[in-house]
Formats: sequence, C-alpha cells, structure tokens
Amino acid sequence: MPSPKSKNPVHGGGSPVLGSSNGRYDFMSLTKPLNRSSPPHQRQGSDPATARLRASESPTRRRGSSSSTGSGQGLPEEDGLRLNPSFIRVALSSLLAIDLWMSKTMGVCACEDSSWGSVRPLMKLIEISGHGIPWLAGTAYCLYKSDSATGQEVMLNLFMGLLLDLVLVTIVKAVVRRRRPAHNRMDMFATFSVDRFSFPSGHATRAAMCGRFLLAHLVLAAPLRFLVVLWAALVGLSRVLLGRHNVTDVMFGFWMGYVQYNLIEMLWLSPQTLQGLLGQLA
Ligand SMILES: CC(C)=CCC/C(C)=C/COP(=O)(O)O
Repeated sequence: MPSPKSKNPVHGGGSPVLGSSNGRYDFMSLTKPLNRSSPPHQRQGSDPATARLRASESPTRRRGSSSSTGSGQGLPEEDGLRLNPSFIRVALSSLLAIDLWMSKTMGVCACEDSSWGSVRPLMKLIEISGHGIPWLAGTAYCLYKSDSATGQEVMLNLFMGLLLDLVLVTIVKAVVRRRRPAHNRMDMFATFSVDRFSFPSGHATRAAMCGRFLLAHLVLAAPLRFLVVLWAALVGLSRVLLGRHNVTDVMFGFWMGYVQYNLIEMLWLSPQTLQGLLGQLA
C-alpha cells in the first residue's frame, strides 16, 4: 500500500515519478514507465512524453498543477504566469549589467590617472555648479536682494523646490541604498551621510528641476535657454565621467527632477498663500 506521501506526489519537493517500494523514495528515470505496482492515479502521465513534460516543469509549477492531477489542463495559463517574472528578471539583470559596464567604461575622469584624468578639474567645476549649497545660498541671496514682489515669489518657490529636492533625494537614496561605483573616489565637498548611496543622482535631479524652473520663470532669451539645457546635460554627464554614478542613477535623477518641477508648480506658493501662512503663524 502506498504511503500517504506517495498518494500526493506533489508535496515534499519530489517528482510525481517517485518510486515508493519498501517505504523508501527513490528518484526514477523520467523516461521509464512507472512501476506497475503504483496505483492507477499515479500511473497517469507515466508515458515518456508526459514524463518529459513534467520533468521540464519547475517545482513551483508542479505544486500548482496538483489541482489538475496531471490532466494537463491549465498549463498554458500557468506558463503565462511563470514565464513573465523570469523574463522580467532576465531583462532587469541584463539592463543592470549593461548599466554597470557602460558606467565603468565612461568613468574616464574617475581619478587623475584615468584616461581623461586631465579633464577632472573641469568636471569637478561642473559638479560644484550643480551642488546644493551654491544653489541654496544663491537663491536665498536673490530672495533677500529682490525688491519686486514677483521676484521674491519666484525665488521663494525655487528655494522651497530646492529643499523639497533634498528631502526627496535623501528618502529615495535611503530606501534604495545602491552603492556608488567601485571606481568612484569619495572626495565631494559637503555631503550628507546618505550621499554614500548613488541612486538617484542628486545633481541630476537638481539640474533637471532647476533647468525647468529657469526656463519657465527666469531665462527667456533663446541662446541662454540653450545654455541652460546644455548645463543640465553636462551636470548629468559629469556624474558618470567622474565615476560618481552609474548611468541609470543619472537617467532616473533627470526624470525625478523633471517630475519634481511639476510638484513645485502644483504647490506654488503665491503671495496670498504666503500671507495666509504667515498670518496663521503670527
Ligand atoms: C549639503 C547639501 C545642501 C547638499 C548635498 C549635495 C550633494 C553632495 C548631493 C549628492 O549628489 P549626487 O547624488 O549627484 O552625488
């Protein structure tokens, strides 16, 4: 008499073609027919074709097929469910491999001895142009110096946007915790502890957000507008050339900064809102 385990060939991580003679389970060849002494329900699918089909199934799928007791019904649906996650996993790991390879290849200013090491000082200058401190200090200074209500409104919203950017980037970096590329030298000035992580690039978010802000509110002349776009692109590119970031950190940073600008527009502080807020505080 078969043991309870052999009645349910699905459990125990074993194959439906487990032999159970004298109480022991042995893996049997999947291409050989099952032992004649097996009960009829175990002999289902004992022909070589079905056995091969089962052999190609993963343990998870075998688990899932217990309800159809080897009838084969429901397989196409299960195939759809199982193929997708593995396809996504393969696609993601391929993307990651390409990202790491591209980032390493492009990190040509990562140190002075790198192939483009002589350009490193220029890249570091571009880095400073996208750093949070000059942007916060510059905006606060313009806010203080501005004598028109419109100017103050614009500068205040830019200042709030810069703070929002710092908070959001900190949160995402702390959650994702992706390490910076191995070839990066951590010699950036004024960093927070969360800046040991690289995803997303804070410089890229700031460049995209401030770039959009400048284009929408401050820079109208066409040649200057081109320079703003060029500057934002160079800030992003310099992150990879300096070896600070992987390409995907910068791409995501650009996207995040772009969306952050939409957020600034949505939460725009008008003088009336500001007066209301200040009135509530007083
Ligand atoms: C200290 C302040 C106000 C901001 C820190 C700015 C900073 C160093 C961000 C890191 O940027 P990446 O993520 O692009 O390396």
